[in-house]
Amino acid sequence: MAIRLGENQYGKAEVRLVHVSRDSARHILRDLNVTTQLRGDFDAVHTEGDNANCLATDTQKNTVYLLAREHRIGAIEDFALLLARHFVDGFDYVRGSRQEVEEYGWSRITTADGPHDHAFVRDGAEVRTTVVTRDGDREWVVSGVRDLVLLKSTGSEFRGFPKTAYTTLADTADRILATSVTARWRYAGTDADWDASYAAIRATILGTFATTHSRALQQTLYAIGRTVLEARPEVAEIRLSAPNKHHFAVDLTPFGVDNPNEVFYAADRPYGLIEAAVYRDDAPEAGRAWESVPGFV
Ligand SMILES: O=c1[nH]c(=O)c2[nH]c(=O)[nH]c2[nH]1
Repeated sequence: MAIRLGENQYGKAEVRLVHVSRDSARHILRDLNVTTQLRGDFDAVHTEGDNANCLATDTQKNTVYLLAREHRIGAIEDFALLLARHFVDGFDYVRGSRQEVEEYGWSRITTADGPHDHAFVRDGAEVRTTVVTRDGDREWVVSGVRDLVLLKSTGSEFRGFPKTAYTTLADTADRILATSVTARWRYAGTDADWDASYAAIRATILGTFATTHSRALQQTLYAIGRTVLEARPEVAEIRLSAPNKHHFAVDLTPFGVDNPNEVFYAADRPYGLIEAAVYRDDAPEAGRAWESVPGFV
């Protein structure tokens, strides 16, 4: 019987890093959560307990803080690429690397005197994400957003679906559409203007959600994917996952009161879960870009 070690990777998960740029009195804050992973010549660590090539996860954690100190932290994509290149180019037993970075947004507090230099308020629940994968000389960048909570109070219907023996849901021509978008998009290259691209894609997601008259969340999701690909040539493909956060109009007729779509019960569970990938025909192949990126079709 032959038993062998399969795919493996290791690193430090969720290194919390807050960086304050103090180049002027107007501080710039970046709040990150970094997960480093190394792939390479690590068989002996697993099979023999030989740690000669085992770059300690503690060292990887320190690397995150030292590269943050030595280099200006710009876009999370640049920081993830910096980390991947540091590990793969710096140690011959490291052949590949996966760097995942999440960014929590902070906005300057505005006082009566205007935007404050060094006081901030956390943005909404949404989190900006990136996963940089390096394999030998090849690199891929998959960025995204998660927990982007959206709601429209009209402009959404759901009707014409099969009415089976088990169907109770009625057709509706006017409902609340609410979701929490998680999107990941793969860039065609590794040198986009990351911050500008993120801002534009986020704005496109919001704009398309708002202006698409929705006949189903599936239709809205595809419209979001299509408009992002149409507007952003640097994006090769986008994958979307969106819970349908149901809002049910409360039946007030037992009280002799009507409810013209004003009073809703916001259900927690269960929720519909709608997922779709949207591709560009001429996109470069995905390679290992989506490896270890869970939760999508
Ligand atoms: O937008 C929707 N898509 C569905 O597939 C679905 N199914 C359901 O019960 N409600 C909805 N809404």
